[in-house]
Amino acid sequence: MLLSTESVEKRFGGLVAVKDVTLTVNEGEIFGIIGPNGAGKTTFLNCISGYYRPEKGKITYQGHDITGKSPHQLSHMGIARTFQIVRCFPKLNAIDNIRVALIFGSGKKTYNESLDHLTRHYPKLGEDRRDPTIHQAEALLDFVRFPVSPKILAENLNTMQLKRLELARSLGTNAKLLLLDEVAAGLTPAELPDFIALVKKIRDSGVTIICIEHVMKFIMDVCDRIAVLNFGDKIAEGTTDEIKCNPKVLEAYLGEETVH
Ligand SMILES: Nc1ncnc2c1ncn2[C@@H]1O[C@H](COP(=O)(O)OP(=O)(O)OP(=O)(O)O)[C@@H](O)[C@H]1O
Repeated sequence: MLLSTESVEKRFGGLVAVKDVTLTVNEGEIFGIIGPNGAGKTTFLNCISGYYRPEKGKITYQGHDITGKSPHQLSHMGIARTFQIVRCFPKLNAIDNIRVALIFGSGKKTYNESLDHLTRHYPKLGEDRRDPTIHQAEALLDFVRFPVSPKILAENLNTMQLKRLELARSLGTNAKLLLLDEVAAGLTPAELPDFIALVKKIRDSGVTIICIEHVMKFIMDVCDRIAVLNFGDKIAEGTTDEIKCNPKVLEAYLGEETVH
């Protein structure tokens, strides 16, 4: 087991967004979290990644109680999170975006501090090919099969390119557990198979993955196991095949959705 949550609860005023959620994620698996809009998926992911502190419950990662730790503390413990709207430095090129992540991964407190460090202390792309962060960033871009020049500013990338860049950045922080927030959203059906292959390749490289997602083809293709939330409750947990025919899940969520 890599991560477990025990009776995790998160409230917003009177609203209980996540209720008593207990689950375990095993090392090396791709674990999906699905459910209707407002079910509590993002809130739950935010509890795991340190953006929210749960009011109740406990989160354990690699045997350590991580409940209430900050995102940057968790990031240095190997937990990385992507966002549905990709967050990168728009005025930096792809390679420098990854170099910032590499510098952050090597111990800086925040991404902004890492950016400052890159600007002050590291050679610019093209100035000094011996700088190891350039080589590492190039290798990560190769790994995610980044399809355009690494010198393109992030603000000029399309959704699919940005998502690949974000995955490379997450890997640059030396992630052992990657939390993907609707990573397939905005991709065209033609782009999906390659992206699914990439997520599996990341898992095969030794990174455990938790993803929340509405794109059913993605979920059913990549996940080993799935938990289903509904109004903050976990109503089911199981393999993709078990979830596809679980009556509670069909009633609450999958109903009319195409799951094949
Ligand atoms: N910051 C917040 N303040 C108040 N209520 C919130 C906040 N964030 C989420 N909620 C509420 O908590 C509940 C769970 O929301 P959450 O975004 O976690 O659901 P979700 O399953 O991720 O939904 P979606 O699939 O639409 O992204 C919803 O009722 C939502 O309105």
